Amino acid sequence: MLSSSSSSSSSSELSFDFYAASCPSVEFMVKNTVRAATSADPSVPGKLLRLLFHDCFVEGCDASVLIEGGGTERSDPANASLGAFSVIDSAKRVLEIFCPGVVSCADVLALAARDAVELTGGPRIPIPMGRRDGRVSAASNVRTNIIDTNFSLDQMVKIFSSKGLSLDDLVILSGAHTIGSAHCGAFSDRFKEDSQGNLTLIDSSLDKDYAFQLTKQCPAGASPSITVKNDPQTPLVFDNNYFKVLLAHKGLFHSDSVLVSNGRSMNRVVEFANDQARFFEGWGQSFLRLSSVGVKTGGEGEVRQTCSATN
Ligand code: HEM
Ligand SMILES: [Ca+2]
Ligand SMILES: [Ca+2]
Repeated sequence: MLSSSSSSSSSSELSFDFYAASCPSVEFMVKNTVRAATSADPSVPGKLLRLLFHDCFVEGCDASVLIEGGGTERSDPANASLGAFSVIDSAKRVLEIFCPGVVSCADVLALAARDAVELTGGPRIPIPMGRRDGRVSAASNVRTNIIDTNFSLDQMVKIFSSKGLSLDDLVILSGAHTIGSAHCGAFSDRFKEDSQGNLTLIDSSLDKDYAFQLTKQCPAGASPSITVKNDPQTPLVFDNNYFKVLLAHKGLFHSDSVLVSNGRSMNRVVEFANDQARFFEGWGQSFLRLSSVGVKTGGEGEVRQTCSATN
C-alpha cells in the first residue's frame, strides 16, 4: 500500500479560478458534453462517477485510469467493467479546439463526475481545478488500491484512510451506488440457487426475498453482460434512497451491507436515510476530498493531448 497514491490530498494547490484566463468556458463545455451523452445513454452518469473513484484511488486523481494499452490500469480485470471513456474523450476533443493544450484530462474527469451527479438530481458541487495528468499507469497498482466487494469494514476504512479519507467519507461516497448498475458476478457469491430453484443464502446480511429476485435477474448461465440496478427503486436519480435500501438489507454488494452491520457506520446510514439534505451536504464535502486525492499540481505530470495516451 506504499504507492505514491497513498499520500494524502493536497487540494490546497488546486484553485477555483485556475482556468479563468486560459479557458473560461471549460465547465460549460464539459457539462454540455456530459449532458448530451447522458440523454443518448442514461448509464453514462454512473459510469463517469465510478471512473473518477477508480482514477483517484490509484496514483491519485491524475487520469491514470484513462490510459490505454497493455499493462495499464485500464487493462486490469478489476477495471474491466469501467465505461464512459468516450465521454471524456469527446469533452477533451472539444476543449482541444477552444483551449488547445490547456485543460488536463484529470480535471475533465473530475468535472464530468461532478456534472454526472448534478444531472441526475444530486447537488451541484463547485470544485477547484489544476490537476495535472500522470505519466504512470500500471495494472499492478489496481488491486492493491481498489476495494473488493468482499472486504470487511476495517479493510475498507484502511484503504480510505490511506487516501486521507475517513469512515464518514466511506459511508457518504458509497451513496454513489444510488445510481448505476452492476454485473451479476459482482454479487452472485452472496447466494446460491440449486437446479430446483431453492435458494441458499450465503451472505446472511442480504434480505432473502431480494436475493430471490436477484436470482431471477441473474439466472445461472445468463450472459455475462447482464446488469442489475444498484438502487432498485430510483436507479437514475441521485438521491438518498441508497441508504433506505441499506436499512432494508438490500444493499447489492457485501461492501454495502457491512455499512449496516456495524454500529460505527450505522448512525450515519440512518441519518442520511432520514434526511436527504444532510446526505447532499456531506456528499459535497466528501466529493471534494475524493476529487483531490493525491493530485499532481504545478510542474508535476503533464497536460495530455489525448486522454487515452501520455504525450
Ligand atoms: C467502498 C467500496 C466500493 C466497492 C466495493 C464498490 C464496488 C462496486 C462494484 C462491484 C460495482 C459494479 C461494477 C460492475 O459490475 O459493473 C460498482 C458500481 C458502481 N460504483 Fe462502486 N464500489 C465502492 C465504492 C464506490 C465509490 C466511492 C463510488 C463513487 C464515489 C462508487 C461508484 C459506483 C458507481 C456510480 C457504480 C455504477 C457503475 C455503472 O453504472 O457502470 N463506488 N461499485
Ligand atoms: Ca489515477
Ligand atoms: Ca437512487
